[in-house]
Amino acid sequence: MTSTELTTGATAFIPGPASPYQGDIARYWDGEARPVNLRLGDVDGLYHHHYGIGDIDHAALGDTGDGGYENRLISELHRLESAQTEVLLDHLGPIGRGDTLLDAGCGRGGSMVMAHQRFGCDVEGVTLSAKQAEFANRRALELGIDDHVRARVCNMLDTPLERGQVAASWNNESSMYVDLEDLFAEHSRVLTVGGRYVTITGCWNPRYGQPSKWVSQINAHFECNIHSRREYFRAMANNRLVPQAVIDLTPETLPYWELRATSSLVTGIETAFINSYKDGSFQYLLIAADRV
Ligand SMILES: C[S@@+](CC[C@H](N)C(=O)[O-])C[C@H]1O[C@@H](n2cnc3c(N)ncnc32)[C@H](O)[C@@H]1O
Ligand SMILES: CC(C)=CCC/C(C)=C/COP(=O)(O)OP(=O)(O)O
Ligand SMILES: [Mg+2]
Repeated sequence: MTSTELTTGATAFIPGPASPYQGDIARYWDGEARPVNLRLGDVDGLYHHHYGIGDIDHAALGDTGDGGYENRLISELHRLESAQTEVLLDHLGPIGRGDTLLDAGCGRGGSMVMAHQRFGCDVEGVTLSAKQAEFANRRALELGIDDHVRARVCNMLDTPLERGQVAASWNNESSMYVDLEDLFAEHSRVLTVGGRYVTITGCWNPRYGQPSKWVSQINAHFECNIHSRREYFRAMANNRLVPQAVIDLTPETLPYWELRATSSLVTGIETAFINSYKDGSFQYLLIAADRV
């Protein structure tokens, strides 16, 4: 535990990171302000830290030659990122207005807002980054949904949620920062029996053999630890999570990356994603599992 002196003079105890690694990740996301994320979020106020899926709308994109092309390209990338969230939400099962959902590793909260807008339910998000939680809570306040959508700074492996409290939970590109046995034990604890867990993730392909140089490059770029596809199913099986749907989204995410590689907002990691998806060493996967 670390203590923080509040401006009121009261001393509040807030949990510190559970490990030095988590401290690194908190700092990473506190300092993140890449235009590829902020400019896309500015399109409609939904801020994502995940990638896109679906076909490019070439009619909407129009000609490269005219002055508005770059803005249309940004809108198109953003549309594909929001389409990714819609597919994740499609797999949560029937959710009522009275239900609570957990977004584990919620980032700036784009998926939480979309979940509330679709289901009318409460959404609890956790992130290691105080800056991200503040950002997500400010957006919820601006949208007038702060009584339903809340982000907290906490470790997704040890949340303050009660056993069986949530109808559904997810990791949207956030499971590569944690041990999967520990992660699924916590989801299994907070999910109601019969509830649904969904992840969209990048994983290395056991058929390739070991993580390729591209996968290693992605790990180094984001300070994360991409797991193998095999590890997901093993850890789920060990934690009462039974896969109900497995979708290989790799072919659907490639157009996003190929379009992004042509944009002025490139970050340098595009080649690693494109090459690893193409050589089969890396896969973009959705897994939906029942908590039994
Ligand atoms: C790539 S971002 C994804 C954000 C969000 N899911 C989205 O789709 O926009 C990864 C997120 O995982 C969070 N994260 C990583 N390790 C975590 C942990 N142990 N506990 C809580 N959040 C964690 C980071 O703080 C960050 O918000
Ligand atoms: C699929 C894998 C392996 C994802 C790793 C986690 C990650 C960093 C996701 C995107 O975040 P971002 O939106 O902040 O990244 P970028 O700045 O590249 O858009
Ligand atoms: Mg991004």
